[in-house]
Parts: sequence; structure tokens; C-alpha cells
Amino acid sequence: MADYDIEKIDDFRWRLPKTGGMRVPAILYATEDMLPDILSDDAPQQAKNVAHLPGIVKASLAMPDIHWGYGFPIGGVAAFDPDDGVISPGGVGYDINCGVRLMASKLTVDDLDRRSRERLVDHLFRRVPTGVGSSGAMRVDDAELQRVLQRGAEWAVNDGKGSQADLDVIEEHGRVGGADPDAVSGRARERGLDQIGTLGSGNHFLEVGYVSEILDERAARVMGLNKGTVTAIIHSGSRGFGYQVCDDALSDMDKAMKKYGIELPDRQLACTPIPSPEGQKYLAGMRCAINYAFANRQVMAHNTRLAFEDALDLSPREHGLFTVYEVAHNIAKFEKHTVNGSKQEVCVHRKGATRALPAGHPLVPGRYQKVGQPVLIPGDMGRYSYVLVGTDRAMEETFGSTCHGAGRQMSRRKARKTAGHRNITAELANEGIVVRGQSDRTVREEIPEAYKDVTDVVKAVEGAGISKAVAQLRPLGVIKG
Ligand SMILES: Nc1nc2c(ncn2[C@@H]2O[C@H](COP(=O)(O)O)[C@@H](O)[C@H]2O)c(=O)[nH]1
Ligand SMILES: [Mn+2]
Ligand SMILES: [Mn+2]
Repeated sequence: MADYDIEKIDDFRWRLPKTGGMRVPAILYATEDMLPDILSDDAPQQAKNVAHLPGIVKASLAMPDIHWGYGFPIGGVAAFDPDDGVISPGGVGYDINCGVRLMASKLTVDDLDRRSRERLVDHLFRRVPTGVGSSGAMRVDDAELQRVLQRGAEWAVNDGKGSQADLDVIEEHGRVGGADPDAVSGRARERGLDQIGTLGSGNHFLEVGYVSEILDERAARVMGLNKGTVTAIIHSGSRGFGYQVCDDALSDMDKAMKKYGIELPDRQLACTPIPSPEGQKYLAGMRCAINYAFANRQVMAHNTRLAFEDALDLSPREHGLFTVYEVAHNIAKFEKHTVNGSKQEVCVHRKGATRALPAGHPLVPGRYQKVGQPVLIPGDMGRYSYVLVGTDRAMEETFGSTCHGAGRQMSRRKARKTAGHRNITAELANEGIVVRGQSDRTVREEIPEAYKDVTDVVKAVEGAGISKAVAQLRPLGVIKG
């Protein structure tokens, strides 16, 4: 275990107290059992580094799925004062608005025998391009791309891909304001032209599964989730477009930081004041990437419906695939939160962390007002994933945030080594899970053991009271990059 000075707050909260230039403490959410693994990594040090940033309020927060990331840890949440604080691309991540959509259908697991699972996964694999640099689901010209960047998922719906019912249940309704295509480089725009509707590589996936356990009857009913309901999860982000926006901003900010007199414990925390020209340019470009990812997932959701129709010979009415919710887990947004007893606007960075609003919050869609915002927590392709809801306690403590997944516990290299000569696709097929990957290497890097057990992560956030479990989902088939 690395030598961290750590104080127990309670069974699910641990404080890394202020030392050196830290402006606030770091607070880690985890069970005691999870601590040795978490503390053997540099991620807690990264959470401490984030606490040095100008204008940070309350605490640098780390969720139980924390692991090392570029500058900020993955599983990190930090909020900044809009006047005195900074914006940092590393606090959002390279895959801006990486996020998860959950869809549910009228089908039950008994409707999908082995052959129909295989057919369905094959159709999904054809309709949704996967892999590094994947392209070709559709191509837009630069004028159309500008509309994508400004209108997000709404652009796709206007193009006949989905409906208002989808937009109603997407964070921000699938479109953020303040996106300025002029703030984005030609290189980023070039990369965006042919990647809408594509999944990407590695950790990104499209998974067909079913509801294996109901953990909160009332909330599950409101979400249309019954035991056995067939579901689809889409996990993807802003592809090469968002990557380029992040990369461009990091190099701008790295050069600009000196003039603002910002000194950092790690250069990867490059940031500038929120009101600075560089900060404003990043925000305007990041919002384009947020909208790009919303459009991307909307197109994939549309193509998922088409794959269900073709593969299973069903009408839209028969499969009934509807969006339960879609949520971002790599994003920075201005939100109202209570800081030192008073409500103020802060810029919340969530990197590998999910918004988790409680029942009654005005930003929760009408349908979920009584139960809270659905929170989508994928686990891995062999075990399970969870649906949770946000709580008042998350609002009070974590800027309305919670975990985002199981979190990796093995490097890609270690996962390949662990997979050795095993036939992972055959192993999963034996469990009834059909896997199609763009490359065998990706499938090996994504073996279930490469991730923590997501149940442990969910126990930690439930124990801390920052979200509540609603349902467990198990996989039937998955496409991987
Ligand atoms: N149900 C599945 N979950 C998966 C799969 N591959 C990865 N994952 C989980 O998703 C999160 C996403 O986090 P990110 O930081 O990589 O964006 C990850 O932590 C895993 O827990 C899968 O194939 N199926
Ligand atoms: Mn991603
Ligand atoms: Mn992600």
C-alpha cells in the first residue's frame, strides 16, 4: 500500500487531509476492503493534486471506481468557483461526454434463444461500426457538422433518427448551449465528419442484456424495468472529434498557464481561469464535443432499433425499444450547489463520474421526479451492470455525483497476459454471452477480470448514501471496438 496519510470518516468515507499546497482535503468513497487496491495506485495522489487547483471548493472527491487518469483520476469530481476557479481539460478527459444510454424493450430474456442472440449481435455489429478510427455509419459535410455541434441529439432526431421521447430522458435533453464551432480546430472538424454513429474501441461497447434482479420495485417499475426485460446499453463518447478538442486545449493551456501564475504539482493538470480567453475557448469547444457525443449515441440508438427489427423480424411496436435514460460521465458543467451553507453556481468537473440527482430536483425528467435520476453503471461484459438513482445526500456531499462503472483493475497489457491462450469468446459463449469484437486483442484486453467487481463499487456508493440500487442487468451479447 502506498504511504498515504488517510483518516477514516466512517465505513464508506476516507479523508486525505490537506498537506502542502492543497486548498481543500480529498475525500475518497470506498469500503475498507477496497482500500488496499485503491491505495496501491497513484490515483489517490492525483485526487490530492487536484486539490491544489485555484478556486476548488469543498473537496476533491474520489469515487470507489477511482483509477489513474490523465492529470485528474478517473472517478474524480471537483467543482470550481466560476470567478476565481479554473477549467481543466484533464478534469473532463480525452473522451468528452463519454456516457451511457440504457434502452429497454418489450421483449423478455426467454424471447432471445441462442440463435436469435447471435443474429442480433451480428446485425448490431454490421450497423454500428466499431474499432479505433471506426467510421462510415454516416458522413456529413462541414456545414452539417456545425449543426451537429450546436444541436446534439436533437440534430439526429430531426434527421429521422429517434423521437422527442428519447430527448426527454437524456441529460440536458441531449443538447448543451454555448457550443461554438469556431472555437474548434480544422483538424477536430475533419475528424468529426465520418464518425457519427460509431462506437470506438476498447472499453466502448454496445450490449444486449436483461434485467436479472430488481432491487427497488417502485423505481424499477417507473423505469419500465421488470425481471427478464431485454435491455441494450450503449457506451461511447465524442470519438476523434472530442479527443482533438481536448488535445488542442491542453496544448493551448500548457502555453498560457505561466501568464496566469498558476503553479501545479503535475503538468497534466493544465488549466486556465474560467473567465480567461483560453478557458472560454475550451468551454465553447468542449460543448461542441458534448453535443457531438449526444448525436453519436442517438444515431447508434436508432441503428440499434433497426438491428432489432432486421435480426428478429419485429416491428418497432413489437420490440418497443425505448430510452430509459442517457447520462454523461466525462463532462464539465455549471450547476447550482450548496457550498459553505449557501447556494452558488460552480463548474463541476466529472471525469469517470456520473450525475446523480435526487427525486424532486428540477432537472430530473417528469417521469422520474418521484424516484430520482437514473444512474447507469456498467460493470463488464461477463458479469453484470447496475441501474441506480441519485439521492439528496449526493446533492449535499458530492455535487450530485456518484461512480460511473467498475473501473479497471488491470492494465491492458496485464489483461492480455491474464487472458494468455484462453479463448475468451468461447468462454463467454459457454455462459450464453455472444461477443463480437473488431479485434481479438480488444476482447482479451476487456476480459471481465480486467475490471473490479462492480457490485463492490455499488455497495460503496449505496453505503455512503450517494445513490441507491434499482436493478441489476446481465449480458446476453456484446459488440466491442
Ligand atoms: N456491461 C459492460 N460494462 C463494461 C464493458 N466494458 C467496460 N465496461 C464498464 O464500463 C465502464 C466505463 O468506464 P470508462 O471509464 O471506460 O468509460 C468501465 O469502468 C467498466 O466497468 C462491457 O463490455 N460491458
Ligand atoms: Mn469513452
Ligand atoms: Mn466512458
